Amino acid sequence: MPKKNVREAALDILEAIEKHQSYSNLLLNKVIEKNHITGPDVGLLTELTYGTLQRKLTLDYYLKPFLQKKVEPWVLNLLRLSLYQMLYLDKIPDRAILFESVEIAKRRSHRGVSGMVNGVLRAIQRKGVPSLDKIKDAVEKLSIETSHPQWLVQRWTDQFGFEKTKKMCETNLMAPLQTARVNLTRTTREEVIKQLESEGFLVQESPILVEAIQSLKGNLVHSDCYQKGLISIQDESSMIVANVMEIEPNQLILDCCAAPGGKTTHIAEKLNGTGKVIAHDLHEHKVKLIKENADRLGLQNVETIAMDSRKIGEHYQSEIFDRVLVDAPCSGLGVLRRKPDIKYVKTIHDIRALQTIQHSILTEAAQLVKPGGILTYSTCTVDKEENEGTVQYFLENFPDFEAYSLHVPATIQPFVQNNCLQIFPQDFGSDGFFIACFKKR
Ligand SMILES: C[S@@+](CC[C@H](N)C(=O)[O-])C[C@H]1O[C@@H](n2cnc3c(N)ncnc32)[C@H](O)[C@@H]1O
Repeated sequence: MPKKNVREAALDILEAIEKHQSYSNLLLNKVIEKNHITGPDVGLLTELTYGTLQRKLTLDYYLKPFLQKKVEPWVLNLLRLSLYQMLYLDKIPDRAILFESVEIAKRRSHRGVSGMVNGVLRAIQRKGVPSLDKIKDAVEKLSIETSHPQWLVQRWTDQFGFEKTKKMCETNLMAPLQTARVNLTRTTREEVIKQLESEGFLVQESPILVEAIQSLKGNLVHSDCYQKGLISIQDESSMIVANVMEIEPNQLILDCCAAPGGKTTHIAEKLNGTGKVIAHDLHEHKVKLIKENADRLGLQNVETIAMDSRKIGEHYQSEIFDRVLVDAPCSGLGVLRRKPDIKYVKTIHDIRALQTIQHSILTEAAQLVKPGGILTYSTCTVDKEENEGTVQYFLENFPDFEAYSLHVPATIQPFVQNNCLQIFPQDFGSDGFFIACFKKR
């Protein structure tokens, strides 16, 4: 296979995402490897793919008046990709964008298509894109402006109010900072920062958590510190989970939905070589990732088992775990900056189906918690039904549990309400996330 240039590779990824072949983050890594894309081109490919995907609905609104008839999906993606560069990237001159786009169209099809691509882009250059001010309905306008489906903007507006929704939608368009967790069983944060800086990375302490660092320059996966197991790539919101579980030495802990092991390994680090964390996930290939991460970090107190946690009660004696974590499968609406494709595919039906799974896993997990033990429920979504709704279901159906106060760092405390922590992406720049704890009486 000949190597593809960055724009053509971006087009391939956009097409594959539309055909639901895989998630954007996984596809991007595959294409980078397959086409041996390196250096600044990795950044450009990421920007083109994520940018075009993030702004899809806005770009379609802008393109609509210039398209006389329906075009093939790859042509539409090529036009979106070109328009994204024209509108949002100021370093690439329009003539270069037009030339490249027409060349791609020629390589992929006949003259008619390349002529049409050329014509549409030149017409946009001449006339400019249509104004969004024509849209009078505030929810519809926000939907187009920030490229979130209207049903979702309406749902968030009903649940959290328009202003919060607007901030969330706007934040979702910004690239997130990469953050990492320091493996405190092996080093200190100061030491890791020194080492990373000597490797040429630019990093700083997280203002939220003592074990977290933020990368301002460079992908930390490529650092020696990562290879040596001194850090794990993890979002700061996700790191709050192990912090609220009140982990103490020698505890036996169950992680019901654990792959790829971000929280399992954090829990194991907090156990500091004592006790044990047993990590479950559905399939063998996912469970393998947990093991690989634990091995890289040098953690011996992790056991992994592939199993459906909706049947986990059959596998253990009741009431044997000090702590149980259900980091549930969810709609993922808190991580749209990292996985923009989610916003176009998730539906209200998915939310309902996920809620049923969340209830089933919690029901099984509840039996396994020791009296006095803590059950933690978390999701990376922003949705009241999946979050507070599931908490309410649990408390109503399991009277042997009570809501348990979350002990979080002072900076996060103002975001705890009714013993639940809902973080919005705009709060700290970290992922949208939800956490609640229940204590068995
Ligand atoms: C939010 S992710 C977990 C992330 C993980 N806790 C971490 O911090 O790296 C949810 C996980 O639940 C798993 N899952 C979905 N349904 C499940 C089930 N019925 N039993 C066990 N795991 C399940 C998915 O495979 C997915 O890996």
